[in-house]
Amino acid sequence: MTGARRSQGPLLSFTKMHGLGNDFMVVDAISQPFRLRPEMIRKLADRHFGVGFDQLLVVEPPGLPDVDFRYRIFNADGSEVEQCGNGARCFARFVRDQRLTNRRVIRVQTAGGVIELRVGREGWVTVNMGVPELNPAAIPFAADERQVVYPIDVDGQSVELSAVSMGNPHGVLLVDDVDKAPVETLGPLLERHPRFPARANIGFLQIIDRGRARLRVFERGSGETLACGTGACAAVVAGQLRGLLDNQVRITLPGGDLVIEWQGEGAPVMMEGPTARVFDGQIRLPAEPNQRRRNRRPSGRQPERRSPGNR
Ligand SMILES: N[C@H](CCC[C@H](N)C(=O)O)C(=O)O
Repeated sequence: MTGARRSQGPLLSFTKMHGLGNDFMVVDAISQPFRLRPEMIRKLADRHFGVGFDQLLVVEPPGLPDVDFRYRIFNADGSEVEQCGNGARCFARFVRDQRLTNRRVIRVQTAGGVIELRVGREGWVTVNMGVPELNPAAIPFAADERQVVYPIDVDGQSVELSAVSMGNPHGVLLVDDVDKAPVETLGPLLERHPRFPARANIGFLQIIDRGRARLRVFERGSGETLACGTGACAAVVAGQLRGLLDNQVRITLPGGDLVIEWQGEGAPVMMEGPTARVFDGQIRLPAEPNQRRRNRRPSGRQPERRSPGNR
């Protein structure tokens, strides 16, 4: 490995992006396959010692017919997750900017299912986020039967929340004022509540009128973020099921606005919002243990580099 100390791994190129301040490290693993373990993802996510991000987004070749890419999502804590709404928009912009596709309608395979992205003007992207899942067992959320609102005991009190999956699990609580919502206290307690066996993203929803709402989200695996796309979708579903919101809603998050549309049960949730590229960068990964051994050999074969998926 020319130029690198023997104990060092490959240089990894990435692009830093965000959707309303929900920020991402986006990596093309098609042209640079690599392997990342959870502890390395956590180091890269660190805002002082690493790149710093809410989620790592990995672009891989499609694993299914009739889709254009596979898109993998890792939270800052290294956990792999099923879906990321803001990330999906940034993904669509990235693959076009990198000339990995020239399509404006892109079908993408995620761990939570196949989604369709439509690239508009000035970096705006519309995403068909799929049909929300409301059956508790599939969310997953522990409950005897499906309800619009579930009482749940947390921190010595009983609160009412809705449970929705957008491919990833969400709990949604109504609050009078998001600025005074107990995000720091109830967010982490509900994220890890035993009734959410896969943990959950927790949304605090303030209804303004039938077409507008404010939302803060304590995200599973990343803490409170400036915006959460799947959280905005889950909040509109919860608000409609409670009879408080119309089909099209402007959701205002700390990082900005998303437009969410849902025509009701059985229909997909549509999300529209902006994307932004911040900078391109490179970071040198530490050598894999077995790579260190190969590096020590005078004429070692270049180590095989594979994306995180090929564990
Ligand atoms: N923290 C989420 C993944 C990222 C979702 C969020 N960034 C979005 O825009 O949907 C989870 O563990 O399910």
